[in-house]
Amino acid sequence: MKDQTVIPGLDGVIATETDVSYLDVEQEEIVIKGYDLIELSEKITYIELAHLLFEGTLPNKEEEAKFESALKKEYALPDEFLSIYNNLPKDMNAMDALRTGISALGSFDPLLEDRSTSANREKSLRLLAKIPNIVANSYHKLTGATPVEPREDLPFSSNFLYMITGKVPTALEAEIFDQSLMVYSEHEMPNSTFTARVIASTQADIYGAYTGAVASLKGSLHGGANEAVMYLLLEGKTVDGLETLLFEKLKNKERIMGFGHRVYMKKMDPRATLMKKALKRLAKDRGREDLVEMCQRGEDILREEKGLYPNLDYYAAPVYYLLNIPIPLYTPVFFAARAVGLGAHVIEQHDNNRLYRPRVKYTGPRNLHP
Ligand SMILES: CC(=O)SCCNC(=O)CCNC(=O)[C@H](O)C(C)(C)COP(=O)(O)OP(=O)(O)OC[C@H]1O[C@@H](n2cnc3c(N)ncnc32)[C@H](O)[C@@H]1OP(=O)(O)O
Ligand SMILES: O=C([O-])CC(=O)C(=O)O
Repeated sequence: MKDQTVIPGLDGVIATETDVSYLDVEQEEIVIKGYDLIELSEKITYIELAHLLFEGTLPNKEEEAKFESALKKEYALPDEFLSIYNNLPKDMNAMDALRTGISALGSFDPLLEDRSTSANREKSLRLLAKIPNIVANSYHKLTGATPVEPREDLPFSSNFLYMITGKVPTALEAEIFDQSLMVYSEHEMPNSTFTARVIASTQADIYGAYTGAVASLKGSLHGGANEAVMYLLLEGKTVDGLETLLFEKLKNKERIMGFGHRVYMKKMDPRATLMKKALKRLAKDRGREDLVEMCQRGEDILREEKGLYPNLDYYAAPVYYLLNIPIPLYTPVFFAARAVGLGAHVIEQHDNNRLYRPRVKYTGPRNLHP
């Protein structure tokens, strides 16, 4: 092999062609099937975005109703499904509970081994419908609370928040939660999507691809950061407390969760700007403007001291806090939102597959003998 150049972390490497999405950093645009994600998030609903990612077009009213009704028919989990959590440790991580749930769900799907486009679409829809149920109710089951049955009379995202909190969200809560699902829905080739595509490229099934993606997203350098951000804000308690804490962490050369991004490193993540606006609205409604002030101070410190900017997780965390979502569910909710992007990617991978199998630059010894 001639070229032995190693690109650590595959930084900047073009891994595949895709028509799902693209981060245009120069134009500050997250392109989803030709549309700008931020504009979509301000103008449409998560269900319409899901239709765009699965079917390739924004739906008209009739198509949207049909799509949402098909999803609602798939809300229910198989009978006794939640009993799988009876024999697992009650304090298991919620992402591990989700990973186990998605893995188990695959065995109930009659189309598990069918990789055709239509079967993959059907399975993606089932996953999109059932993952919120697994997220909310594996948590209730493990924490000893009563599972909350999905409600078909509520819109998709209101039902999701309802299953988590047990309360029907207000119009403002529903709107902001729906917007958060949109900004989390798809983001080109993050580690979790790459993981899913690598798994799918062996012709493994879609449930296996999603299961691997959950494992990837759990990590603190990826989705797990939203939970870490909230623990940081709670530890800081006040604007001054957060300032002291951040300077201490920076002095100790610790990474500050919710800042920096492989693609946007020296710019603010456009999704964070949108969630910051949402936070301001929600904080005003709740009389929690102190949370906005804290986040702003943190943002200023990281920019001034490190030239680092917030990523989506930094502003999604306090939004989820004010929506009364338990902190251990922040990353599972992120995954549930990402189910649409993952579906689109796995379908594309199976439809136009080449096995992922890179090479290495070997640095170990040679010519040893036993
Ligand atoms: C929705 C999402 O998943 S967004 C990502 C969520 N993850 C986080 O918020 C975790 C915190 N952020 C990070 O760890 C990083 O910014 C990452 C992992 C997201 C991207 O990192 P990479 O592209 O691999 O860059 P890398 O880790 O090499 O960092 C480059 C430099 O910036 C510094 N840096 C990057 N992010 C941070 C941070 N959050 N806090 C402190 N320093 C940081 C690194 O220490 C490094 O400095 P050095 O060159 O002096 O050693
Ligand atoms: O793009 C990335 O590397 C991580 C990220 O922001 C996401 O998955 O939403």
